Amino acid sequence: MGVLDEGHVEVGFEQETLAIEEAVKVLLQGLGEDINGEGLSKTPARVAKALREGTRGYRQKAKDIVQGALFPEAGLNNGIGHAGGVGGLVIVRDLDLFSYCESCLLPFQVKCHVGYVPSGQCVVGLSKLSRVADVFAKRLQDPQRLADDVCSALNHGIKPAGVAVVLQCLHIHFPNLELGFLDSTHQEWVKVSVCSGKGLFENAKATIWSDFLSLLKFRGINVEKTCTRDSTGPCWCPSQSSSALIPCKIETVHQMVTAVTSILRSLGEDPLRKGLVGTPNRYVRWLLNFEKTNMELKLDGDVCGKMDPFQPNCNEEEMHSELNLAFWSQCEHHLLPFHGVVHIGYFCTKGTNPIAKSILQSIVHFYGFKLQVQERITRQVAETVSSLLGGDVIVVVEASHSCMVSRGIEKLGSNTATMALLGRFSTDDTAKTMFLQRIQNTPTS
Ligand SMILES: Nc1nc2c(ncn2[C@@H]2O[C@H](COP(=O)(O)OP(=O)(O)OP(=O)(O)O)[C@@H](O)[C@H]2O)c(=O)[nH]1
Ligand SMILES: [Zn+2]
Repeated sequence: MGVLDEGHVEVGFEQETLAIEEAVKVLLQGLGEDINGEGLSKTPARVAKALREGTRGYRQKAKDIVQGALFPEAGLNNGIGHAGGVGGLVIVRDLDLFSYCESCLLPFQVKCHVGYVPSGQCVVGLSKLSRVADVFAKRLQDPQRLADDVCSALNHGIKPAGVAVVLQCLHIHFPNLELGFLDSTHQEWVKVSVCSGKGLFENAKATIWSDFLSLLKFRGINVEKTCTRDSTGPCWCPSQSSSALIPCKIETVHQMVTAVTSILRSLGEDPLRKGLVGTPNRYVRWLLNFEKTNMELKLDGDVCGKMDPFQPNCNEEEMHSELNLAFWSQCEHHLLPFHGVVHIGYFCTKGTNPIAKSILQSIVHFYGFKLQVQERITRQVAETVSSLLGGDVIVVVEASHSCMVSRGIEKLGSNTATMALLGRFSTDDTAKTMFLQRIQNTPTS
């Protein structure tokens, strides 16, 4: 599908959406979930709606957007460098977009900066630069191809003396599950910057690129000029590097991979195109991290034996805490990740000693890697720690929800905190305040 061969033929929107819902049911069953269960009955419909919204760009045509918004504007004279007509650089910076990674089907964030040099004595409506960028962001994308698509479409639509696009992309970091633990020092995002240029910007060494990058610097945006990524180079998506085997019944995996392939087709994509080969497998591998495991919380070995032997026995007045324990989870409403940190505080009864950090991380890990809601994780972690220590536990969870950032309300930077108070923490404000103060005074990892 070329950029100018824009938009897919809209074939039976409803029937395609229903097909996606059926495929999502197969995925939920593959995870061992009851699709008629309380929190999940509407999930297939929500996920289908979210995917259709997230790939609406296939049903839109960039040229329709630009055509109606080219305004005649005389330049100072016919030389390059005078605003209006044949004139100076116009750039729109810090456009927040969200796209879907074609490699793993997870949403990624985009800071988009678009610039062009008007020609033909006319300028384009500023908002249309963002609208055109959104048409191509709302597809299954790779950063470089997204930059090239937007650049080509604007070049074709506006017929400027030159057009340039710079994208700064952020992809969720994948936990290193192969090592069987969450590195709590993990960095939150995989970052990549790409650019694309046409006309005066075709040559990456053209001085007009320096003008563009200087205007970005005014906003604290520092981008390397030569940031065109070679499509044969390593893929930016972290799912490409995790080769962990999928620990699941092979026929279940096959059914799930087939279901994801049918979702790609229902979205109007070609599962056999280069960027999508392997995507169903990668997406199923990601999903199986959240398989419903009914096993009782398996704490490696006898917890008491794992209490932290290097710490003296507790005295009842001393509060212990483990802060910024990393967690990932998957929202059961949208099958989209939410991730962040868990803070745990507790008093241990006389004669016991504090729990080792690795045990607390295992507890967080166990409840995180499920289809969840944040309030439930918070409660489950608190109840489990309380069962080990006899009662006085406080848990605070802070997380960013992809379903609130990259779709629906699209509130970039929004973050949710939940708190569970057991025993003394639910009656003694001083203890609770002391713990919250400790979090406040501890920099996140
Ligand atoms: N309380 C809670 N809500 C969550 C969590 N994760 C997702 N949600 C919410 O689940 C709700 C699902 O609402 P619905 O109206 O059924 O689905 P929707 O139309 O996709 O909702 P919007 O996100 O508002 O577009 C949304 O309001 C989400 O924000 C969570 O961990 N805790
Ligand atoms: Zn990805």
